[in-house]
Amino acid sequence: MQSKVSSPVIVALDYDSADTALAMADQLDPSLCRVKVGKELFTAAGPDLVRALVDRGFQVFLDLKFHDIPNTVAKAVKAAAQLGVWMVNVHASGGERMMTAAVDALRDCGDSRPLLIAVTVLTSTTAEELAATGVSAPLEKQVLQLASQARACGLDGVVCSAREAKMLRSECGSEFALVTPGIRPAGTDTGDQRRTLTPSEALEEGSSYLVVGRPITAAPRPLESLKSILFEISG
Ligand SMILES: O=C(O)c1cc(=O)[nH]c(=O)n1[C@@H]1O[C@H](COP(=O)(O)O)[C@@H](O)[C@H]1O
Repeated sequence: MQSKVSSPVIVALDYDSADTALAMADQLDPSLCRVKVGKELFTAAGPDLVRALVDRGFQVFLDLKFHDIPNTVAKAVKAAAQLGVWMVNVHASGGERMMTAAVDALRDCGDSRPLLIAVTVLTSTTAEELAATGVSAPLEKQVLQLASQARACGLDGVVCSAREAKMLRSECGSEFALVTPGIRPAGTDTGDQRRTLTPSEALEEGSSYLVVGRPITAAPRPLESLKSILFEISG
């Protein structure tokens, strides 16, 4: 039975084995956060680990950022839905046909349909790095363009930086989910992230969900770090 979760925090379980991921999950509380399984953990531990987290009562965001031809992505999101995950994502840069195929693939899932969201521009990317890939639009415009396409295709929301949340909230409406990684409580290391905000700033800007990895998982007492983030945002 999955817990009811009012917390906006999604803890990124970026680990290289089921044992380490489950050891961290067992220190957390499914009524205080959701969890995210990304490429490293899924590649190492596979669908059984996702099922184990679901069985522990966690709502799971399966973050595999699918980006492929429409037929392949449609089948991949359908397979994700069959794992019982709460949320799954694709890359918006895969284009409209790919995103529409993903939406269509989930139509017959009924109540077990996961939320489907699209990654816009990764939070580790700077404006200069984006330009170097050949994208001529300014970074914010590119995020807005990709988010607008995702919304038009019927997706439930996007992954973006909290720095773009205010713009997207006003352009895409109150129901559109804005999932924001690159969250860094004041005084914590930014690491490879580039477009960051603190948890309370992110919510003030309009984020729906905060993806937090290392500030919780690398902390000496992860549950205390999670609680201190929840305390910060409740104030
Ligand atoms: O889709 C994601 O979750 C994601 C998108 C993005 O633009 N930036 C980003 O950091 N992420 C993920 O969010 C998590 C952030 O982890 P920390 O930087 O440790 O808080 C990682 O698991 C990333 O894979």
